[in-house]
Amino acid sequence: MTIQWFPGHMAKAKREVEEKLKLADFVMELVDARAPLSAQNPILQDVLQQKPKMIVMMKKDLADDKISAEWLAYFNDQGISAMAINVNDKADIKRVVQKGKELGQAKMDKLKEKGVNPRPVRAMILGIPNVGKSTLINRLANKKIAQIGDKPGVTKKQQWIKVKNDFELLDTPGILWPKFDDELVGYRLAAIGTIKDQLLPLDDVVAFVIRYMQQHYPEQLEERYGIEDESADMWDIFVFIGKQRGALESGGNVNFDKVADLVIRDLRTGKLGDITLETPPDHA
Ligand SMILES: Nc1nc2c(ncn2[C@@H]2O[C@H](COP(=O)(O)OP(=O)(O)OP(=O)(O)O)[C@@H](O)[C@H]2O)c(=O)[nH]1
Repeated sequence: MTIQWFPGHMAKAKREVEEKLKLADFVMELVDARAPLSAQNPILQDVLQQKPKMIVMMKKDLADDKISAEWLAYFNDQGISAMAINVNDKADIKRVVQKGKELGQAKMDKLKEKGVNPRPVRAMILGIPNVGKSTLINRLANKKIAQIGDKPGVTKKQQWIKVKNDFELLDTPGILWPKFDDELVGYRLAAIGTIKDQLLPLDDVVAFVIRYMQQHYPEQLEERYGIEDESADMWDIFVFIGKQRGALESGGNVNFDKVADLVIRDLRTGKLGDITLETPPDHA
């Protein structure tokens, strides 16, 4: 099965990103720490190369610390500055500000050489749906930024949000539509809640998660659901979880949809433990 994304959406997103990018000195590309590579959009990477970039791996509190460290090394090895953050941790927000200022400094030095008066460094936040763009903007601005709805026919003036005296952010983040020809990428993005639940059958997504956990996180599968047999059949696992958690139909049969719902909720709220669904290509 090949999952096609909507080319119209992607072309529009690309144009918007290209336009906004002209205004910024550097880009903060947000990815989800639980699937960092799947959360990048390959068609936009060439556009992004025009500016200095930092990768911010969001939701590190839900991801596997050991694998997050491997991902950071993977990006750093390619000369890309990267950090993993929990948006609710103030120290992490400080690190983002610090790194942003460092990245913008080169640009400021150049302006200074040309005799231009220094101005704040300007950054643009980019990322796939639900990755945490608005939340990070609000944390960086240290206040709730009002959402200004787009009105057709009214040209919206770009607003800059002050982060610190010498650092500003574009108020509207760029949305990167993920692209996935690879069905595994689709399953990962569906599992972490990036793409709409209607797009892929939820029981298939959950089967993917359980299979991945059987291989990488068998202890957590046992701890949450009491599944001890690492090679148990998927059907049996659904039935086992359904009976154990009371996900039943009126006749007493297991309701597979309910099982899928509860497993996905457990994953997204961290009840299955800290889980990363993708390892770097050079992972041992
Ligand atoms: N646990 C955890 N949750 C986070 C983190 N960052 C963001 N979230 C949550 O992720 C969800 C989505 O965050 P948003 O800021 O709305 O994401 P967005 O990228 O602006 O989403 P779109 O508007 O759909 O593009 C919210 O429930 C946030 O609370 C994080 O570091 N850790």
